[in-house]
Amino acid sequence: MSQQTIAFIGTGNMSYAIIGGMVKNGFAKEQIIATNRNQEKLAKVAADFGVRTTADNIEALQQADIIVLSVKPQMMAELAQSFIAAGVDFSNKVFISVAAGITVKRLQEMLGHPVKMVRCMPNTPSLLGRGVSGLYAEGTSEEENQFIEAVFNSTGLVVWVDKEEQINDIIAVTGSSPAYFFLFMEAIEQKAIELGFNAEQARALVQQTALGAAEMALSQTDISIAQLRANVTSKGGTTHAAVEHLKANGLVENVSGAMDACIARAQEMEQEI
Ligand SMILES: NC(=O)C1=CN([C@@H]2O[C@H](COP(=O)(O)OP(=O)(O)OC[C@H]3O[C@@H](n4cnc5c(N)ncnc54)[C@H](O)[C@@H]3O)[C@@H](O)[C@H]2O)C=CC1
Ligand SMILES: O=C(O)[C@@H]1CCC=N1
Repeated sequence: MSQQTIAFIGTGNMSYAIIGGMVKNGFAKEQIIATNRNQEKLAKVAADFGVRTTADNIEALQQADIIVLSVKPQMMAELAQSFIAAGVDFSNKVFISVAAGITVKRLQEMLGHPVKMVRCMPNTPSLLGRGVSGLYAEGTSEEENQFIEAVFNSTGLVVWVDKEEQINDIIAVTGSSPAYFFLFMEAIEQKAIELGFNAEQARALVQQTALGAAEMALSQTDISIAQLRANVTSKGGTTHAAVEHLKANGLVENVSGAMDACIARAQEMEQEI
Protein backbone atom coordinates (compact mmCIF):
# COMPACT_ATOMS: atom_id res chain seq x y z
CA MET A 1 0.00 0.00 0.00
CA SER A 2 2.82 2.42 0.82
CA GLN A 3 3.93 2.44 -2.81
CA GLN A 4 0.50 3.40 -4.09
CA THR A 5 0.25 6.29 -6.54
CA ILE A 6 -2.05 9.12 -5.51
CA ALA A 7 -3.51 11.65 -7.97
CA PHE A 8 -4.93 15.03 -6.94
CA ILE A 9 -7.52 16.14 -9.47
CA GLY A 10 -7.93 19.94 -9.36
CA THR A 11 -4.87 21.01 -7.39
CA GLY A 12 -5.95 24.34 -5.88
CA ASN A 13 -5.52 25.66 -2.34
CA MET A 14 -6.52 22.48 -0.56
CA SER A 15 -4.61 19.88 -2.58
CA TYR A 16 -1.55 22.14 -2.72
CA ALA A 17 -1.51 22.07 1.09
CA ILE A 18 -1.95 18.28 1.27
CA ILE A 19 0.77 17.61 -1.33
CA GLY A 20 3.10 19.95 0.54
CA GLY A 21 2.55 18.01 3.75
CA MET A 22 3.10 14.67 2.05
CA VAL A 23 6.38 15.71 0.43
CA LYS A 24 7.66 17.22 3.68
CA ASN A 25 6.81 13.98 5.49
CA GLY A 26 8.73 11.67 3.20
CA PHE A 27 6.18 10.46 0.65
CA ALA A 28 7.99 9.83 -2.65
CA LYS A 29 7.48 12.62 -5.20
CA GLU A 30 7.10 10.00 -7.94
CA GLN A 31 4.13 8.64 -5.99
CA ILE A 32 2.19 11.90 -6.36
CA ILE A 33 0.45 13.27 -9.47
CA ALA A 34 -1.17 16.75 -9.49
CA THR A 35 -3.59 17.93 -12.14
CA ASN A 36 -5.10 21.31 -12.94
CA ARG A 37 -6.63 22.99 -15.97
CA ASN A 38 -4.53 25.99 -15.13
CA GLN A 39 -0.90 25.61 -16.32
CA GLU A 40 0.41 28.35 -14.01
CA LYS A 41 -0.93 26.55 -10.95
CA LEU A 42 0.58 23.27 -12.16
CA ALA A 43 3.95 24.92 -12.74
CA LYS A 44 3.91 26.21 -9.15
CA VAL A 45 3.15 22.77 -7.70
CA ALA A 46 5.94 21.24 -9.83
CA ALA A 47 8.44 23.95 -8.83
CA ASP A 48 7.55 23.90 -5.12
CA PHE A 49 7.28 20.15 -4.56
CA GLY A 50 8.82 18.36 -7.58
CA VAL A 51 5.81 16.04 -7.97
CA ARG A 52 4.50 14.78 -11.32
CA THR A 53 2.03 17.18 -12.94
CA THR A 54 -0.35 16.97 -15.88
CA ALA A 55 -3.30 18.90 -17.28
CA ASP A 56 -4.76 15.57 -18.38
CA ASN A 57 -7.08 14.23 -15.65
CA ILE A 58 -7.60 10.94 -17.47
CA GLU A 59 -3.88 10.23 -17.64
CA ALA A 60 -3.72 10.80 -13.86
CA LEU A 61 -6.82 8.63 -13.33
CA GLN A 62 -5.24 5.78 -15.29
CA GLN A 63 -1.91 5.91 -13.48
CA ALA A 64 -3.11 6.32 -9.90
CA ASP A 65 -4.48 3.86 -7.35
CA ILE A 66 -5.96 6.61 -5.17
CA ILE A 67 -7.79 9.58 -6.69
CA VAL A 68 -8.33 12.73 -4.63
CA LEU A 69 -11.29 14.69 -6.03
CA SER A 70 -10.47 18.26 -5.12
CA VAL A 71 -12.43 20.52 -7.46
CA LYS A 72 -15.17 22.83 -6.18
CA PRO A 73 -18.40 20.96 -5.39
CA GLN A 74 -20.23 22.55 -8.35
CA MET A 75 -17.57 21.17 -10.76
CA MET A 76 -17.72 17.59 -9.48
CA ALA A 77 -20.48 16.21 -11.75
CA GLU A 78 -18.75 17.47 -14.90
CA LEU A 79 -15.46 15.94 -13.74
CA ALA A 80 -17.09 12.56 -12.98
CA GLN A 81 -18.77 12.63 -16.37
CA SER A 82 -15.40 13.08 -18.08
CA PHE A 83 -14.05 10.01 -16.20
CA ILE A 84 -16.98 7.90 -17.42
CA ALA A 85 -16.68 9.23 -20.98
CA ALA A 86 -12.98 8.25 -21.09
CA GLY A 87 -13.96 4.59 -20.68
CA VAL A 88 -11.24 3.87 -18.05
CA ASP A 89 -12.00 1.04 -15.61
CA PHE A 90 -11.74 2.80 -12.27
CA SER A 91 -14.05 0.47 -10.36
CA ASN A 92 -11.20 -0.82 -8.14
CA LYS A 93 -9.58 2.49 -7.36
CA VAL A 94 -10.05 4.32 -4.07
CA PHE A 95 -11.58 7.79 -4.36
CA ILE A 96 -11.16 10.50 -1.74
CA SER A 97 -13.43 13.52 -1.99
CA VAL A 98 -12.55 16.68 -0.09
CA ALA A 99 -15.66 18.47 -1.38
CA ALA A 100 -18.14 19.88 1.10
CA GLY A 101 -21.80 19.02 0.63
CA ILE A 102 -21.61 15.94 -1.65
CA THR A 103 -22.47 12.57 -0.11
CA VAL A 104 -20.81 9.23 -0.88
CA LYS A 105 -24.07 8.08 -2.46
CA ARG A 106 -24.17 11.10 -4.76
CA LEU A 107 -20.48 10.78 -5.66
CA GLN A 108 -21.01 7.13 -6.54
CA GLU A 109 -24.02 8.07 -8.67
CA MET A 110 -21.90 10.66 -10.46
CA LEU A 111 -19.15 8.09 -11.10
CA GLY A 112 -21.66 5.43 -12.12
CA HIS A 113 -20.08 2.77 -9.84
CA PRO A 114 -20.24 1.86 -6.13
CA VAL A 115 -16.51 2.73 -5.85
CA LYS A 116 -14.55 2.69 -2.61
CA MET A 117 -14.99 6.20 -1.28
CA VAL A 118 -13.46 8.25 1.51
CA ARG A 119 -14.80 11.65 2.38
CA CYS A 120 -12.22 13.95 3.85
CA MET A 121 -12.77 17.38 5.33
CA PRO A 122 -9.40 19.11 5.71
CA ASN A 123 -8.74 22.77 6.49
CA THR A 124 -6.29 25.36 5.14
CA PRO A 125 -3.80 25.29 8.08
CA SER A 126 -2.86 21.91 6.58
CA LEU A 127 -0.45 24.02 4.53
CA LEU A 128 1.65 24.49 7.69
CA GLY A 129 1.20 20.98 9.06
CA ARG A 130 -1.29 22.49 11.55
CA GLY A 131 -4.42 21.19 9.82
CA VAL A 132 -7.28 19.02 10.97
CA SER A 133 -8.84 16.43 8.66
CA GLY A 134 -12.06 14.55 9.36
CA LEU A 135 -12.28 11.21 7.55
CA TYR A 136 -15.19 8.92 6.75
CA ALA A 137 -14.77 5.73 4.70
CA GLU A 138 -17.09 3.39 2.82
CA GLY A 139 -15.90 0.12 1.28
CA THR A 140 -12.17 0.57 1.94
CA SER A 141 -9.88 -1.97 3.62
CA GLU A 142 -8.04 -1.43 6.90
CA GLU A 143 -4.76 -1.21 4.93
CA GLU A 144 -6.19 1.44 2.60
CA ASN A 145 -7.49 3.43 5.57
CA GLN A 146 -4.06 3.30 7.20
CA PHE A 147 -2.42 4.69 4.08
CA ILE A 148 -5.02 7.45 3.78
CA GLU A 149 -4.60 8.29 7.46
CA ALA A 150 -0.83 8.59 6.91
CA VAL A 151 -1.44 10.97 3.99
CA PHE A 152 -3.59 13.30 6.08
CA ASN A 153 -1.45 12.90 9.20
CA SER A 154 1.28 14.59 7.21
CA THR A 155 -0.85 17.77 7.26
CA GLY A 156 -1.85 17.69 10.95
CA LEU A 157 -4.42 15.99 13.14
CA VAL A 158 -6.74 13.27 11.79
CA VAL A 159 -10.12 12.28 13.23
CA TRP A 160 -12.24 9.41 11.86
CA VAL A 161 -16.02 9.65 12.09
CA ASP A 162 -18.38 6.67 12.05
CA LYS A 163 -21.35 8.39 10.44
CA GLU A 164 -21.21 10.34 7.22
CA GLU A 165 -23.37 13.19 8.52
CA GLN A 166 -20.64 13.93 11.08
CA ILE A 167 -18.53 15.24 8.18
CA ASN A 168 -20.87 18.26 8.18
CA ASP A 169 -20.14 18.77 11.89
CA ILE A 170 -16.42 18.62 11.09
CA ILE A 171 -16.95 21.35 8.47
CA ALA A 172 -18.47 23.59 11.16
CA VAL A 173 -15.85 22.78 13.81
CA THR A 174 -12.63 22.75 11.75
CA GLY A 175 -13.17 23.02 7.96
CA SER A 176 -14.74 26.49 7.95
CA SER A 177 -13.61 27.64 11.38
CA PRO A 178 -10.24 29.14 10.37
CA ALA A 179 -12.44 31.83 8.78
CA TYR A 180 -14.19 32.51 12.11
CA PHE A 181 -10.82 33.08 13.78
CA PHE A 182 -9.70 35.29 10.88
CA LEU A 183 -12.89 37.36 11.21
CA PHE A 184 -12.17 37.89 14.90
CA MET A 185 -8.59 38.89 14.01
CA GLU A 186 -9.86 41.26 11.32
CA ALA A 187 -12.18 42.94 13.83
CA ILE A 188 -9.33 43.51 16.31
CA GLU A 189 -7.03 44.69 13.49
CA GLN A 190 -9.65 47.17 12.27
CA LYS A 191 -10.22 48.58 15.75
CA ALA A 192 -6.47 48.87 16.34
CA ILE A 193 -6.24 51.02 13.20
CA GLU A 194 -9.15 53.16 14.41
CA LEU A 195 -7.25 53.62 17.68
CA GLY A 196 -4.30 55.03 15.73
CA PHE A 197 -1.94 52.13 15.08
CA ASN A 198 -0.72 51.95 11.50
CA ALA A 199 -1.76 48.99 9.33
CA GLU A 200 1.56 47.23 9.71
CA GLN A 201 1.53 47.57 13.50
CA ALA A 202 -2.13 46.49 13.72
CA ARG A 203 -1.43 43.34 11.71
CA ALA A 204 1.68 42.51 13.74
CA LEU A 205 -0.11 43.04 17.05
CA VAL A 206 -3.15 40.92 16.19
CA GLN A 207 -1.25 38.01 14.63
CA GLN A 208 1.26 37.80 17.48
CA THR A 209 -1.55 37.80 20.07
CA ALA A 210 -3.56 35.14 18.19
CA LEU A 211 -0.45 32.97 17.90
CA GLY A 212 0.39 33.47 21.57
CA ALA A 213 -3.13 32.54 22.67
CA ALA A 214 -3.17 29.44 20.43
CA GLU A 215 0.26 28.36 21.64
CA MET A 216 -0.80 28.78 25.27
CA ALA A 217 -3.78 26.49 24.65
CA LEU A 218 -1.56 23.99 22.80
CA SER A 219 1.21 23.89 25.38
CA GLN A 220 -0.98 23.77 28.51
CA THR A 221 -3.61 21.15 27.76
CA ASP A 222 -3.99 20.46 31.48
CA ILE A 223 -5.57 23.92 31.82
CA SER A 224 -9.05 24.38 30.32
CA ILE A 225 -9.53 27.07 27.70
CA ALA A 226 -12.02 28.73 30.05
CA GLN A 227 -9.31 28.83 32.74
CA LEU A 228 -6.76 30.31 30.31
CA ARG A 229 -9.30 33.06 29.68
CA ALA A 230 -9.93 33.48 33.41
CA ASN A 231 -6.16 33.86 33.93
CA VAL A 232 -6.18 37.02 31.77
CA THR A 233 -9.29 38.37 33.44
CA SER A 234 -8.51 40.33 36.62
CA LYS A 235 -11.47 40.83 38.91
CA GLY A 236 -13.11 44.15 38.14
CA GLY A 237 -10.46 44.84 35.48
CA THR A 238 -10.28 45.69 31.80
CA THR A 239 -10.59 42.17 30.32
CA HIS A 240 -13.65 41.53 32.46
CA ALA A 241 -15.27 44.65 30.97
CA ALA A 242 -14.46 43.51 27.42
CA VAL A 243 -15.51 39.87 27.88
CA GLU A 244 -18.76 40.80 29.61
CA HIS A 245 -19.55 43.12 26.68
CA LEU A 246 -18.96 40.28 24.20
CA LYS A 247 -21.07 37.86 26.24
CA ALA A 248 -23.91 40.35 26.79
CA ASN A 249 -24.00 40.93 23.05
CA GLY A 250 -24.43 37.26 22.32
CA LEU A 251 -20.99 36.16 21.14
CA VAL A 252 -21.43 32.60 22.37
CA GLU A 253 -24.93 32.21 20.89
CA ASN A 254 -23.73 33.86 17.72
CA VAL A 255 -20.89 31.38 17.25
CA SER A 256 -23.27 28.50 17.91
CA GLY A 257 -25.72 29.95 15.36
CA ALA A 258 -22.94 30.41 12.82
CA MET A 259 -21.93 26.75 13.17
CA ASP A 260 -25.57 25.67 12.77
CA ALA A 261 -25.74 27.81 9.60
CA CYS A 262 -22.59 26.11 8.32
CA ILE A 263 -24.07 22.63 8.87
CA ALA A 264 -27.40 23.68 7.36
CA ARG A 265 -25.61 24.97 4.24
CA ALA A 266 -23.71 21.69 3.87
CA GLN A 267 -27.02 19.81 4.11
CA GLU A 268 -28.59 22.15 1.57
CA MET A 269 -25.68 21.59 -0.83
CA GLU A 270 -26.27 17.84 -0.50
CA GLN A 271 -29.72 18.43 -2.02
CA GLU A 272 -28.54 20.87 -4.69
CA ILE A 273 -25.51 19.05 -6.13
N1 LIG B 1 -10.55 25.91 1.01
C1 LIG B 1 -10.92 25.29 2.11
O1 LIG B 1 -10.76 25.79 3.25
C2 LIG B 1 -11.49 23.90 2.04
C3 LIG B 1 -11.96 23.40 0.85
N2 LIG B 1 -12.50 22.14 0.81
C4 LIG B 1 -12.97 21.59 -0.46
O2 LIG B 1 -11.86 21.47 -1.31
C5 LIG B 1 -12.28 21.60 -2.66
C6 LIG B 1 -11.36 22.54 -3.37
O3 LIG B 1 -11.33 23.77 -2.71
P1 LIG B 1 -10.12 24.77 -2.93
O4 LIG B 1 -8.84 24.04 -3.02
O5 LIG B 1 -10.29 25.85 -1.92
O6 LIG B 1 -10.52 25.34 -4.39
P2 LIG B 1 -9.58 25.90 -5.54
O7 LIG B 1 -10.46 26.64 -6.47
O8 LIG B 1 -8.39 26.58 -4.96
O9 LIG B 1 -9.06 24.57 -6.27
C7 LIG B 1 -9.75 23.84 -7.24
C8 LIG B 1 -8.86 23.79 -8.49
O10 LIG B 1 -9.44 22.89 -9.40
C9 LIG B 1 -9.13 23.33 -10.71
N3 LIG B 1 -10.10 22.69 -11.59
C10 LIG B 1 -11.42 22.94 -11.73
N4 LIG B 1 -11.98 22.07 -12.58
C11 LIG B 1 -11.00 21.24 -13.00
C12 LIG B 1 -10.97 20.13 -13.86
N5 LIG B 1 -12.06 19.67 -14.47
N6 LIG B 1 -9.78 19.52 -14.05
C13 LIG B 1 -8.68 19.95 -13.42
N7 LIG B 1 -8.64 21.00 -12.58
C14 LIG B 1 -9.80 21.63 -12.37
C15 LIG B 1 -9.22 24.82 -10.64
O11 LIG B 1 -8.39 25.42 -11.62
C16 LIG B 1 -8.70 25.11 -9.22
O12 LIG B 1 -7.33 25.49 -9.21
C17 LIG B 1 -13.74 22.06 -2.62
O13 LIG B 1 -14.55 20.99 -3.03
C18 LIG B 1 -14.00 22.45 -1.19
O14 LIG B 1 -15.30 22.11 -0.76
C19 LIG B 1 -12.52 21.35 1.91
C20 LIG B 1 -12.05 21.79 3.09
C21 LIG B 1 -11.53 23.12 3.28
O1 LIG C 1 -16.51 27.12 2.36
C1 LIG C 1 -16.54 25.98 1.91
O2 LIG C 1 -17.57 25.54 1.36
C2 LIG C 1 -15.32 25.09 2.05
C3 LIG C 1 -15.57 23.87 2.89
C4 LIG C 1 -14.85 24.13 4.19
C5 LIG C 1 -14.06 25.31 3.94
N1 LIG C 1 -14.29 25.79 2.76
